[in-house]
Amino acid sequence: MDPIFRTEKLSRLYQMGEVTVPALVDATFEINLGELVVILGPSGSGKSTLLNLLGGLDSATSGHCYYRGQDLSSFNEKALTNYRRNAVGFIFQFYNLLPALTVRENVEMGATLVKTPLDIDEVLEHVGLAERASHFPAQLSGGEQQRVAIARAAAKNPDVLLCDEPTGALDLSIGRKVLDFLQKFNQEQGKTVFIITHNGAIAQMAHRVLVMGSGRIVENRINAQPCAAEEVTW
Ligand SMILES: Nc1ncnc2c1ncn2[C@@H]1O[C@H](COP(=O)(O)OP(=O)(O)OP(=O)(O)O)[C@@H](O)[C@H]1O
Repeated sequence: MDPIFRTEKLSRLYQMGEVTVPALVDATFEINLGELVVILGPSGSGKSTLLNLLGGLDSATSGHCYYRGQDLSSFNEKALTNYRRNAVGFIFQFYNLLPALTVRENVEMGATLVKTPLDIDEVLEHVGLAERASHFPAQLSGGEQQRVAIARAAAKNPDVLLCDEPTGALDLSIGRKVLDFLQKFNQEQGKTVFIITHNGAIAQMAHRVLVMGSGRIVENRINAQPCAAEEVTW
């Protein structure tokens, strides 16, 4: 299988006055097309920094990140905007929904940016929000808002979905529904999905698990038999 991402000593240092914070140090790995990757690690270990670099939201201070063989650090602003718009979808910890737009309009926001979006009604159906399409974010629970954010990212039909703590605030049953949607998006549409989590149990459903510690990848393991999202327990 071809790697969709290949990194070489990818590093991101933050200069805070006199102090240098090594948020990501020498990360070297390959991710194959269609993998579901879970990124584990304690708070401050560099997980979001890595996701932001993969998504072209931030740039490395040294090293390389190749997407389908192209070095993201060689992209100009226009190419990066194009990459962020078409190739990747983000799901952030805080849902970033627009409060004045309905559920449907929030999801449409993602889809209107691209040439080959998924059908909005089908996506809303998939995340169990078809009945709530005309409601506003403030009328929804945290879990429902999270599913709107997921629908918005998925509706763009990106090759890569980058999810930062998608189940963080959710209870087991809603969390599993979210994971099930992400697993289906991965398996049925062949998309590459990254999930950052503090919850080690979620690693059971991954093809690959990256474990981070102090800005480094301390473990990169393949899971021979990923389980179904509905079997994940916490
Ligand atoms: N913009 C920034 N300026 C300075 N330091 C930063 C910045 N962003 C992140 N860091 C630092 O880089 C390190 C890694 O942060 P990062 O957010 O990637 O960790 P994380 O593993 O995602 O943490 P969490 O699980 O708490 O979200 C931390 O020490 C953090 O304080």
